[in-house]
Amino acid sequence: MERDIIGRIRFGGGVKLSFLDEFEWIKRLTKDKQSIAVQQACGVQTGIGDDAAVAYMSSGHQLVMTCDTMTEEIHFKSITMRDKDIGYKAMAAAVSDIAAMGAMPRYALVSISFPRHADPLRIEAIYEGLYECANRWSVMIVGGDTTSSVNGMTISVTVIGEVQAGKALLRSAAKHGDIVFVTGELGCSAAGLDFLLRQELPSGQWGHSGKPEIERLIQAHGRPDPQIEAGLLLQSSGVCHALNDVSDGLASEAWEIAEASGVGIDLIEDRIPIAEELMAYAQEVEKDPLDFILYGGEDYQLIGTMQAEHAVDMQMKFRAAGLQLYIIGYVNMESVGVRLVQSSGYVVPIEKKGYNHF
Ligand SMILES: Nc1ncnc2c1ncn2[C@@H]1O[C@H](COP(=O)(O)OP(=O)(O)O)[C@@H](O)[C@H]1O
Ligand SMILES: Cc1ncc(C[n+]2csc(CCOP(=O)(O)OP(=O)(O)O)c2C)c(N)n1
Ligand SMILES: [Mg+2]
Ligand SMILES: [Mg+2]
Ligand SMILES: [Mg+2]
Repeated sequence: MERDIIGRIRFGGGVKLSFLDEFEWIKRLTKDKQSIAVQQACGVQTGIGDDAAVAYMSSGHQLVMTCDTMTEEIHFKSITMRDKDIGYKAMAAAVSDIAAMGAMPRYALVSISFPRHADPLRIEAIYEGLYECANRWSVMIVGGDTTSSVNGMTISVTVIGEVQAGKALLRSAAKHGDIVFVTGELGCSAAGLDFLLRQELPSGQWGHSGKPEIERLIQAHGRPDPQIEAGLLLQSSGVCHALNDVSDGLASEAWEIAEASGVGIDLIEDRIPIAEELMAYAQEVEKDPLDFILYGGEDYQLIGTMQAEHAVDMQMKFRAAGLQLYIIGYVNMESVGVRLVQSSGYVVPIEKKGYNHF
């Protein structure tokens, strides 16, 4: 029996509407999306189709494992994200945690739950995005799980990566005298979301601003770039100490490093990069751009610390690789916490807050 994408069964001269079952769904979403030859070249012995996947890891390496979930209404709404971007971002967010360890992502498992009568075109589009991101980084999707839900969609992506044994970059490794860096501009994703949520569009419609600056903010929200190359460069340099990715906002991630490492962190207001489009948008909605940067989240840039004497050399290496590295502060001898050295010269504490689910 062959069904088309919206579950129509063609027979005789007629068409009957019927929904795909669990196994038909798995096949439709994953079959031939990554060829056997490519999977084998990437170390997969047995991928989708058995009780579990079997794959090779490089010798002398450690496993690096993470899992991230995206839930409808919490991480996305039909007015904030296109279906394809939901899949792309679910993979990107999970892969970003591997980048934040200075590791190489290799394999992924994808669990998805959706209502029985969900629009099949939506689910297909989500998978298109998932595979687009996975293929971009040669991550092989080797399994997952598919279930129904009462309402709303949930996508959970587990990523398994590898790093040379003993070389993972931990949150707890910041040292006094280090500088603090970020790998890109922050706050744009939160500003894009802010714009989309203000549109009050009917459900299912997706916001277009017509303005290229706003489109860049929306793009930052829907299509974050996991900083894998930056993470690997930092790891191989041997001079990077702590590393973390920015999912909950700069303040929250800096606090995580400070607490895990038992250090103080000072961020210098004038050194924090602010994208022009963020500055313009913040002005338009009469908000401080720093609020988006510190407390917005979902940037998926990296924040870390490294030995001060190697910072300029690393900046040159980053530039040569087409990447960015902004030095935005330093690790101090004060008590555990995060402070802001304001443009005025005043030093004020930065609250330990950011996106928190509960
Ligand atoms: N339900 C859970 N069971 C076990 N470990 C969890 C659970 N939720 C989160 N963790 C772990 O707690 C830590 C912090 O999670 P989280 O804040 O989500 O990290 P990140 O922001 O990097 O994704 C991670 O090590 C994560 O693997
Ligand atoms: C509709 C909607 N409302 C609010 C947000 C903002 N938001 C949701 S989750 C989140 C933080 C990142 O997600 P999380 O599950 O905490 O990822 P993790 O920290 O585990 O990587 C943010 C900023 C959003 N993306 N979409
Ligand atoms: Mg997480
Ligand atoms: Mg993280
Ligand atoms: Mg979080």
